[in-house]
Amino acid sequence: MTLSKVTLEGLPVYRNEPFTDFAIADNRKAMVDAIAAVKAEFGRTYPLTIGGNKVYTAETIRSVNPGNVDETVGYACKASKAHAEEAMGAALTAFETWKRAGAAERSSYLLRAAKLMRERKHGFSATMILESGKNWVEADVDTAEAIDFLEFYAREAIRLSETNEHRPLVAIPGEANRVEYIPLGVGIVIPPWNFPLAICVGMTAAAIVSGNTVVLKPSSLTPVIAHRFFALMEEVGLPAGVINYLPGSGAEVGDYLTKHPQTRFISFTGSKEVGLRINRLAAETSDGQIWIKRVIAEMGGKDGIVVDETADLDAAAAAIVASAFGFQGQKCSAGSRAIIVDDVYEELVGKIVARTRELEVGLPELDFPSGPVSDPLAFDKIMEYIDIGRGEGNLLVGGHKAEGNGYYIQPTVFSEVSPKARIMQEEIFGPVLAISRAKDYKEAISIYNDTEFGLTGSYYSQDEGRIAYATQEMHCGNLYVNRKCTGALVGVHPFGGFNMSGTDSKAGGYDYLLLFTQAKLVSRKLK
Ligand SMILES: NC(=O)c1ccc[n+]([C@@H]2O[C@H](COP(=O)([O-])OP(=O)(O)OC[C@H]3O[C@@H](n4cnc5c(N)ncnc54)[C@H](O)[C@@H]3O)[C@@H](O)[C@H]2O)c1
Ligand SMILES: N[C@@H](CCC=O)C(=O)O
Repeated sequence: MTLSKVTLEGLPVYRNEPFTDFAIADNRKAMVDAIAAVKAEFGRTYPLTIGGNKVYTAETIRSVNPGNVDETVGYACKASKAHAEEAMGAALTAFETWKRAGAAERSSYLLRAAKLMRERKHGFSATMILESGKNWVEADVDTAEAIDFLEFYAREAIRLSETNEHRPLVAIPGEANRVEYIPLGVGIVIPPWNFPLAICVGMTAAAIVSGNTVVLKPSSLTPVIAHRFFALMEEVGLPAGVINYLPGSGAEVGDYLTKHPQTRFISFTGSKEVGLRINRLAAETSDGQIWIKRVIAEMGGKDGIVVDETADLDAAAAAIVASAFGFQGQKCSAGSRAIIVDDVYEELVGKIVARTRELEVGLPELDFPSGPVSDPLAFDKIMEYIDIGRGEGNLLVGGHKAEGNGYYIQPTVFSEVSPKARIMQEEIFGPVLAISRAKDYKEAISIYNDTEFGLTGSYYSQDEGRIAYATQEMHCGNLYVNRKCTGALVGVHPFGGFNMSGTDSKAGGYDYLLLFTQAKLVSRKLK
C-alpha cells in the first residue's frame, strides 16, 4: 500500500473484526500454541522507548500472571521524572514533522498495524490471557476491538480531512471558506489495565492519526501487552517519537506529565478517583503554559440491568450473569446491579443463581469461564466489599476466595439489597452482583438512575410503551434494550458515559477524533 494513496473510496467498507470460534479444533490448537509461545518469552525485560531510543533502567515493574502468581510475564523498565521530561522533548520534536503528514499517510500506519495484528491475533490474545487473566473469548474480543479501532480511526481521520466535501459550509459570494481539523500537540495517553490492548490501542491510535504525538504511560499491571502494541507500531515504520513508551508510577510520572506546561491534552481511561485528580491537576496552569489543557477522561461505572414483568426472564438472567461476571466483573460496563420488579423477582433471582453456580473458576490459560482478579489490592478491596455486602443483603452464591495460585474470588450474588446500600452505589470492579427489588418498572428505573455514575444500562421488557419510557428516562451513555450491558462494538455502539463516568467521549464513534483536534476556519476573499 502506498502511503499517500489511501483514500476512503479505495478502502474496503469498515466491518467489525469477527470473533474466533473456539469450538473449532484448529482454533483451539492455534491458541494453545500462542500461549506456549508467549510463555517462552516470559521474564524478558522491556525498555522504555523515548524518541526511538531504548532505555534500560535499574528499577523495573514486574508484570505478574494474576492466575499463577509464581509466573513473571515480563519486566517493564520504570521511568523517572527525568525520563518523562525526555519523552516530552522527543514528542515535541516529532510533532513538528508528524503534524504535517497528511491524514492518508498517518492512517496508513494504522491500517498496516491492523493487518499484522489480525495475522498475529492469537499472540496478542495469549499475552492478555497470561498478563490480565482474561479467558480466551474475552481476550479474543479485546484483540478484535483493538483491530477495529485501528481500522475505524484510520478511516475517520481521512473522513475528517475531507470534511469540507462532505459537510460544506454555507456559501456566500466573494469568499471561499473551509474548516480544517488540525492536531493539538503532545498528549499523554493513560489507559487502564482491564482492556489492556483495545483501549490502549484505541486511545493511542486516535491521538496519533489526528496528527498529535504522545507519551504512552501504560498501566503498571499490563505493560507487556502495551509493549507488544508499541513494538508493532515500530515494525510498521511509525516515525520515532510519535509514540513514546513510558511505563512508570502514576503518582510520579503521571502527575509530572499531567502538570507539564507543554502537555496539550491528557487522554485518560480509568477510575473516577484518578480521573478527577487528573482533571484537577490539568486545570491548574503551569508557568509557561499557553493553552487550556484538554482532558478526555473515561471513568468508572455502576451499571445495571432493569427487568420488568413482561420480560423474557431466561434471556434477562443470561444477560445479567454475563454482564456481572464476564471478565470477573472487571469492566467499566459490568452490570453489577440488577433491579427487578416484584412480580418476577423470585423467579428471576432463582434463574440468576442457577446460572451463576455454573461458572467454574480456574486458570485463564485453560479457558475457565471465570478467572482471577487483577492484583492483591483489587482482591482485598473486593473481599472487603463482600464483607460489606453480608451486612447489606442476603448472600445467595459465592462470598469467598476461590482455589488457585492467584487472585481468585467466587462469583458472588447478594439479593434484597437496598438501593442506597454501598454495594449498590460504589464501583466494586469485581465478581459481585447486587440485586434490588422494585414495586414496578418506574421505581426500578428510578433506582437504576440513583447513582453518581451513568455509563451503561439495559432494560428488559416486551412492552413497547415501557421500552419508550426507559429509553427516555434511563440516564446513561450506553443504553441497551433486551441485550446485555457489556460488549460495545466499535462503530456500532460509540462508547462513553455521563456524570462521574466521564466526559462521554464516545470512543469508536464519529465524534471521537474531534476530541484530538482543533478546528481552524480559513476564509479567503475572492477577487
Ligand atoms: N469508561 C470507560 O471507558 C472505562 C474503560 C475501562 C476502564 N474504566 C475504568 O477504569 C478503572 C479500572 O482501571 P484501572 O484500575 O487501570 O484504573 P486506575 O485509575 O487505577 O488507573 C488507570 C491508569 O491511570 C494511571 N494512573 C494512576 N495514578 C495516576 C496519576 N496520578 N496520574 C496519571 N495516571 C495515573 C494508572 O497507572 C493506569 O495507567 C475502573 O474504574 C473502570 O470502570 C473505564
Ligand atoms: N467497551 C467495553 C467496556 C470497557 C470498559 O471496561 C464494553 O462495552 O463492555
